[in-house]
Amino acid sequence: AAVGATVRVGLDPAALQQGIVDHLRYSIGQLPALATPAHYYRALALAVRDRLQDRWIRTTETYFEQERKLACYLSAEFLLGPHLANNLLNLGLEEAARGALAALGQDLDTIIDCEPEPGLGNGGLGRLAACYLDSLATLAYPAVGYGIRYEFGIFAQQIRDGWQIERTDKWLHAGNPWEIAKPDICYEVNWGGHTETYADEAGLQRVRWVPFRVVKGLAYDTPIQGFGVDTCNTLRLWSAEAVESFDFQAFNTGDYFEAVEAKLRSETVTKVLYPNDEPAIGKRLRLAQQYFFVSCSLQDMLRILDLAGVPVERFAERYAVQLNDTHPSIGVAELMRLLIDERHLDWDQAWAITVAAFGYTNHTLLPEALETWSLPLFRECLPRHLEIIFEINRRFLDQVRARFPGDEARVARMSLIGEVGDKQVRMAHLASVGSHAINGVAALHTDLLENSVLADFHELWPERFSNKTNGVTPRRFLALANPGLRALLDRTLGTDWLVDLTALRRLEAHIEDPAFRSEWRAIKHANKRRLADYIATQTGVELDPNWLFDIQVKRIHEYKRQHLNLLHILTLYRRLKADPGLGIPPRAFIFGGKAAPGYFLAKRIIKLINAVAGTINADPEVNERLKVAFVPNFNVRNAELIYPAADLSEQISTAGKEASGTGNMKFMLNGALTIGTLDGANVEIREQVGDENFFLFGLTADEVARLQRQGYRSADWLDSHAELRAVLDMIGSGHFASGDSEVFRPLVENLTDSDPFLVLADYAAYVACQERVASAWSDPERWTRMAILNTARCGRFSSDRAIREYADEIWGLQPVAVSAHI
Ligand SMILES: CCc1ccc([C@H](C)CC(=O)N[C@@H]2O[C@H](CO)[C@@H](O)[C@H](O)[C@H]2O)cc1
Repeated sequence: AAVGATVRVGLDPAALQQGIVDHLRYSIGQLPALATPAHYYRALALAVRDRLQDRWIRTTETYFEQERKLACYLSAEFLLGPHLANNLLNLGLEEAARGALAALGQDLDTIIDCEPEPGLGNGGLGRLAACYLDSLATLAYPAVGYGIRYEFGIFAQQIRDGWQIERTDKWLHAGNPWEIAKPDICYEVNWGGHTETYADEAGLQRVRWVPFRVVKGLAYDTPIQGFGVDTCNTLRLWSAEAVESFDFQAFNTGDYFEAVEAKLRSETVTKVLYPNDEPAIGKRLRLAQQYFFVSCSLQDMLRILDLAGVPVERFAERYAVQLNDTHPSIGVAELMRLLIDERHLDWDQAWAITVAAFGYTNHTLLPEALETWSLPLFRECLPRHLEIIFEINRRFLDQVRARFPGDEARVARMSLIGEVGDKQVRMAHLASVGSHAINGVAALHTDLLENSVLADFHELWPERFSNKTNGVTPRRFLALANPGLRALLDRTLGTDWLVDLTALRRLEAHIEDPAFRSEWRAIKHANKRRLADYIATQTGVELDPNWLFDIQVKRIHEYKRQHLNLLHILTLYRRLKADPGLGIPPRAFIFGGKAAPGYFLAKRIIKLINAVAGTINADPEVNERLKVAFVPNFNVRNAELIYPAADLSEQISTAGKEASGTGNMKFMLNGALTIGTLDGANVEIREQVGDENFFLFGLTADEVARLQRQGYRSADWLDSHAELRAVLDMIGSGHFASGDSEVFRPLVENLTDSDPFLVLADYAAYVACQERVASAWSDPERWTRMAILNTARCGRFSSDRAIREYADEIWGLQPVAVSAHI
């Protein structure tokens, strides 16, 4: 390549160094002498992006030239995490970057820490979408992610006096070198207004939507580079702006606010991510966000089809559109609108294309998380879509009546319109009727889906249902997060495990090698040291890496039962206070996770965790054996410090409530043992690793359902375990709140009165199981064997395996080899 080119694309330290220096001067305009790490971060990011560019363009060209089918992953959330280190890994540029920066007097790790994290998601669903993009590119599948470019992502969590405080996430304040604005790729999106029928030039009846408001959607593209391949796919995020961003007439009349009013109003559509995961929020802005990005995405797909000269009738041959939960499910009605009102296809043709193109993934069974929209709100915002949904429903219910004659109860249950109380549009029903494939995210979850929430649909269309157990990318969550273990695996197995995680099975041949086991422990110890240092800087809590690190990190939610974990800690605390000589192994209990700002009880749980931490950590009678820490602002960046440092992974949700979990897989990957219920993917983790390498406790999903059917009374369980009442009384007494017995009353009452997630019912089994953990921990060689087996047997939980299943069984997608000739 020409000399100039090497500065742009060379992968050697010298070329990269020159690339950094050039960007510092020509892109950032910073005098090297005054350049800060943040400037070097930006310069390196731009230099790395240069090295992605040829691959990016070549990938898009290849898909276009070869007229390949594309998977379009529609998600309201993409929890990508920091880009720099991940792109260096996937391009094999880490050492070159470290060398180039060192030559410029800079440290790579310091520079990496300068990147603001793109927190465009809440938790599991958003991170899964990000892992899937990494696997799609690494496996060379033609795919594009479509989502929303929120100006403000998930809030930054600060802990003040034990309470969660939300801070605005200004991730874009210094710009974003990983995105390229594409102002020429923009679409108009209608909102509100009314519809009217008219006769078109052929005299055919047509419907026109006369919107009340129109906003413009602009594309911002982010490269998604695969690991060890030239494939670089696109994540296209839409940002809203006014069609007319400055109304000069209003300005002339001196009404300055009016002049910018449209701009302000339009931009609010993509201003901020809704920080709720689970309870659905029927807010019109949320519906506007969902419709906005879906309409831009479908219009974009049709434009690309036109560019390729492919008739719209072949839409479903060229696009597999996956709905990441119901959040983008308005897409079913929007594609119908675009095909009928704008492309003038007839209903049946349009419907056949729509069903063939869409797939729907359900991520939760919690009734409060199933999205429904009130009819008046829906009619006011999307009048044309409501007409289309009514017509979809009419035809669908005819089908149901034909199949189940006279069963009007079933018709009412399955209708897209809920008639009980004020009428609602049921988005899970729209997604199910409009998709040829419906899947859950773990075997148990899919079973429950087929026998509960979507049972009627499963009975009608069993062929549409399949399970796609979640997965996680081993690139970010092992190779990047755990360099020590990565090096050991590379030395022991070679490097193919990174793209074929089942290769880790070969580790089992080394289990009986004491040197290997001690090296394994040394790596874990170093990771625990690293996390302890981080926690000390963030919280002031000093943790000893020789202790058992017992970790629960995930969104705070009653069904995830962080409060059950606390009841165990308080049981140990009371036992130690009663008998300071008690021979329990020293344990560090580490928590992390955000609570939805409006989730009262979840915020009390965070407060209680910090209150208990304050009391225990300051108590010399117990803090030689027990310590508690709450890691603030749990996100992808510090998750990479946390998963490799765990000895024990807490996956203790009420059976039947956690659809899958993915943190459980990331802990397993990094050699942590799991204590958990038979819920979500825990079931499959235990199947893979063997029940002797998994600490199981608690009621099964069937037992939970039976107990709830029989009318579960938590009070009956209070006396099932003497210590249980004691620890609840201790919480209620204000012991952890300098005598204030009010602050945690709602939590105690929630447990003693209703306990909707059966915390008290599982308490005894959990405490007993934790005693089994303690005795296993007291035998380090046994523990290390179990830890190695967890890593060795986690191959199934790679997002590569999951994506291959989607591609083969739902999308009909083939990989496309891309070579960028660089
Ligand atoms: C409308 C508010 C809202 C927002 C997000 C959600 C998500 C579905 C919640 C979520 O993240 N679910 C998690 O998805 C993961 C990926 O499949 C699973 O592993 C988790 O078990 C599930 O809780 C529901 C409702």
